[in-house]
Amino acid sequence: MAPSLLQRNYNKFFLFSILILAASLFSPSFLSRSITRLAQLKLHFYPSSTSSASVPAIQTLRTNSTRAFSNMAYEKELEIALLAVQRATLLTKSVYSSHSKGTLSKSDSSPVTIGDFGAQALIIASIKHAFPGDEVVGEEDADDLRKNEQERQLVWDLVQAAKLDDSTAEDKIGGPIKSVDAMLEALDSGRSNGGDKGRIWALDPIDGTKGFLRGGQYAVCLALMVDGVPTVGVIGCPNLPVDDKAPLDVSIGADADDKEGKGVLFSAVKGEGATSRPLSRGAIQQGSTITMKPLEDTTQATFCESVEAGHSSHGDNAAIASKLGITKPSVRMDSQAKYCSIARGAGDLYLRLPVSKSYEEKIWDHAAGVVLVQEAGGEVTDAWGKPLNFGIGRTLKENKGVVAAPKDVFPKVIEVVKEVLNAKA
Ligand SMILES: Nc1ncnc2c1ncn2[C@@H]1O[C@H](COP(=O)(O)O)[C@@H](O)[C@H]1OP(=O)(O)O
Ligand SMILES: [Mg+2]
Repeated sequence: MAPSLLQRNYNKFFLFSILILAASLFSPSFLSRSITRLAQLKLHFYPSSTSSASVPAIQTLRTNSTRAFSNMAYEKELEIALLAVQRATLLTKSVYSSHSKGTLSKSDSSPVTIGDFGAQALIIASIKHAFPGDEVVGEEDADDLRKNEQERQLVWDLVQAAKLDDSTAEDKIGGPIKSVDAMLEALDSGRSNGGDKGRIWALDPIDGTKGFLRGGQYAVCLALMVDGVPTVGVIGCPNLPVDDKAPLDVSIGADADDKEGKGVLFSAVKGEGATSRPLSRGAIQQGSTITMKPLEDTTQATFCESVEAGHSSHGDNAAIASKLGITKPSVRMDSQAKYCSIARGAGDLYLRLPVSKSYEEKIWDHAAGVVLVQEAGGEVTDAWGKPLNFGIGRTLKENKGVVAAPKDVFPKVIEVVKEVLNAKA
């Protein structure tokens, strides 16, 4: 009689375990990496072994895509990342509404600074609760807060107040942070140097600080990299319209105002597609699959770029657009909301041509956006068409600039980008 699916999976699981034990005799570090992999493999083989406590979450996360959610890889990582980002965006929204926005600076105790610290502490605490062995590359650390008592108190008040309405969801990310020391410890746990081995999260607690301060677009961005490859990405955009079909016009980057009724939570898992859902204050809402817009004719494209001319060369971006025959004005907005907007087909291209020869893009500014665009049917490389290398530290030091476009037109776009760069050389 043919072996059942369960028996075959048991055999694979058993054989894999023996091979790992044999290899570990030669390399002990191989053992710890393999145990993590084995646990993932077991979950994958035995989706029904998921604990009953997580069943309601699976139901709330089920998307309208055709893929069965119970077979999805990185299911728990996605759920934790969604909840963590959602809770942190509640904090950023509360800073936004309760503190005067003041100057466009990132000085001590400015709203964006305390928002950054609070969101990072909350997200790292969530990750460490669910995956204590994982590393995090975060933009901030606790050095300033340890020295500045007033600032520390401001952040602590925010962190305590930011709670999901749904207690089951809140419990999954560890509930409230227990003490000021635990908050500082969480903040300091974002000091990983990155690399191409194992599981490392890349976190930008408030991406687009200028957008946050001027009431434009900003985003809370979190990605899990596995062996240096962005694999799970979640981005909370409190100022984007919920409707994926809402037209993207040039006003999107300015005076968006952080009103209730707006806000989107984007997510993607490598090989599993990309999704958007409204940001909420409680459990994760049902998502819808998002895809990039088919674009046969690049002359019809809408392209996105940074608001800040110091972050991306507006001149080079315009030259590329003109060579592609694009006539629509660029849509400028801060943060990884640009990746989100093209991933859901509201825009088409994201051009980020380097301004400075020495600037190294940070991995937390791109990891989540890259997996989102890839899973929505796009391609992302640097401005020379080189794959982005997330596995060599905290920055993309081997790359210059970023270009993202739907797969079909990507070769044409990158050819034009290179023409513009070569003409300057
Ligand atoms: N010279 C630069 N070139 C490209 N990106 C930059 C540069 N300086 C800062 N950034 C980063 O650009 C990101 C925002 O991009 P955008 O303007 O497209 O929203 C920020 O995270 C910011 O990092 P930082 O937070 O360290 O200043
Ligand atoms: Mg950033």
